[in-house]
Amino acid sequence: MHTPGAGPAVEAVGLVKRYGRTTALDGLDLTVRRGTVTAVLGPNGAGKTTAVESCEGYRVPDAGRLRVLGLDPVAQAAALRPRIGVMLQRDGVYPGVRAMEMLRHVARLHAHPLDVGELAGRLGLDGFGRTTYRRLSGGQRQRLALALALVGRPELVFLDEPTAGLDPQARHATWALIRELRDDGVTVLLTTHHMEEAEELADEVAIVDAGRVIAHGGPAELSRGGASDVLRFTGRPGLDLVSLRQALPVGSEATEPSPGNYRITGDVGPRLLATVTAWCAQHGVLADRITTRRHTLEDVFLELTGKELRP
Ligand SMILES: Nc1ncnc2c1ncn2[C@@H]1O[C@H](COP(=O)(O)OP(=O)(O)OP(=O)(O)O)[C@@H](O)[C@H]1O
Repeated sequence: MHTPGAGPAVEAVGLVKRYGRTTALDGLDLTVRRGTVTAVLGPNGAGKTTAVESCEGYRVPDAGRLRVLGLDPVAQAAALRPRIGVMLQRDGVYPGVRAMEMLRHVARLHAHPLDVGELAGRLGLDGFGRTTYRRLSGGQRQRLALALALVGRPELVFLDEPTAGLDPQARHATWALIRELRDDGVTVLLTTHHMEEAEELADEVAIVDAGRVIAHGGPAELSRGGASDVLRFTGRPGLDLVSLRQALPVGSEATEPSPGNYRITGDVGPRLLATVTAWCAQHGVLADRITTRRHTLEDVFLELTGKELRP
């Protein structure tokens, strides 16, 4: 169990990073609380990797203030490196090395590594432990990269798209491992393109677009913001909407977007559904095809960035 230190795990204020005429980070503000899982979501080219690699000390911001576990990731890299785990998208592994050799080697570099055999079992590395890196499949490399990031028992782990390219079984094993890390007091900062991953894992979500954090909060809190949930039903055209609206809870709205199709927005839950069906019963309306749709994190992402997440 890690004892949470003082202050946030990551504190970025007004980070700017330019590559020639491209502004990758444009005043990015991000705070990651210790002992939480924070997911950074954003469309391609939004600046996620640049932000994470700046935290790891691999890129140097042009402006702004950045502290990771209270340290400057570039000026105090020697003190920071042993305390963080890094999973890079592209890997700097010698192609002739065998998977388990690599893992054992990295474990030896740390003072208190995890049990290599157990970690390998958890991530399903056993089946390809003697395979050289160059012969590993994309998903196997991904699992090895995750193991390499975790084996040193870091206080803070950066996971860049940790489940990209993994089959569903490996993805669920990875999620379980990340939850255990968090329960053990480890702070996790991950990037993802998968809304489901953010909703499953994250205590906090930061949506990045064009080099800035444009929304930050718990997944449920973010999903509640913006557009409303929707309840739809069909019935005979021309129902008395004034009367229906009077029956609905405050903050709900009823419309008939096309004849016989009704749309109710608001806090869609059992109470609203009961109100609508009771109103229909009182007015002799046989409501048909009743559907409810909760507003999801994906809707928020789409509204804010104008782009779809990857399925
Ligand atoms: N080394 C570099 N040299 C020049 N431009 C770069 C470099 N690294 C990133 N960029 C540019 O900076 C912007 C942000 O890139 P970054 O890789 O941080 O985005 P990302 O959100 O991680 O994207 P993706 O989801 O595609 O991985 C992009 O426009 C990218 O082309």
